[in-house]
Amino acid sequence: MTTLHLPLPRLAEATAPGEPILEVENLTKSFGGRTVLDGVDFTLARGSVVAFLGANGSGKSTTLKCVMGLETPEAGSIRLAGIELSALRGTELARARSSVAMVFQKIHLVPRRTALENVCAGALGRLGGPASISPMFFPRELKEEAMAALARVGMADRAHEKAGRLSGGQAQRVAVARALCQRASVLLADEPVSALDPRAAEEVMALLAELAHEENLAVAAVLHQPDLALRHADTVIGLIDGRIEYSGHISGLDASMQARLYTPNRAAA
Ligand SMILES: Nc1ncnc2c1ncn2[C@@H]1O[C@H](COP(=O)(O)OP(=O)(O)OP(=O)(O)O)[C@@H](O)[C@H]1O
Repeated sequence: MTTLHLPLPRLAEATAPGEPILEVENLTKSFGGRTVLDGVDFTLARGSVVAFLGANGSGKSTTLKCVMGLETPEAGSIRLAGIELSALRGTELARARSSVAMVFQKIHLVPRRTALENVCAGALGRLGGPASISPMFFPRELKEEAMAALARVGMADRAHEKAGRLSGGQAQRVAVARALCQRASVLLADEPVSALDPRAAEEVMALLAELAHEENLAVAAVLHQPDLALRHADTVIGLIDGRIEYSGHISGLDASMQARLYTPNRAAA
């Protein structure tokens, strides 16, 4: 019998919507001497969806990777709930980062594990002991929380299906449920719908927006389709060559802004 105690399932913390949770200032990154992020500033607020748009290579993924610690910026500040991440080390940093979840275009589920087991894995960062070794030892409370998360994304009826047998759209929903089971406050989605057909893409984006608004998550999604951003995002950050060209309400993403963001040879334009 496990002695692990999990709090009651709770998909959102009692924080006011609109409150900034992630504040990024002057993010600067280069690869091989070439600057790919040049002083990027933005804020993510709970209860809203920010779409990151821009042409290939404009720096969208690198921005999210810097926030996740998958890339190290040369300069800049990343504050999560007011805490500067670069000042943290070891378990403190891991704990802070555990409130940020990421979903990717290539959905990282373990195909031979069930949807439920994959969702439970979202909690591994806070579980110790046998549960971190095998799903056999997942505590009952965790499975209940994972089932609640699967129900939240409309996948409860597929809980015991092997992840490898799910469609792309279903698998992405399970990945989102795993982020909920992680109890993340911030969800960074790097091209979450690029591998999905138009209907599944629409559904997954609608789900992300619903979770942002109803569960008080801060969602940032890198998208290649301005239309999806217009339908599901509250604000947009448009990047050109590693600099922010536009940051503001989604209504600013008009035809001329879209043309600017996607114009080839922008430096010459
Ligand atoms: N690990 C790396 N090593 C070298 N260059 C990199 C690396 N990662 C990204 N880059 C370069 O940094 C720039 C920004 O890349 P990034 O992937 O952030 O752009 P993006 O806007 O997400 O592009 P896409 O829409 O094509 O995914 C590109 O020129 C890319 O080639």
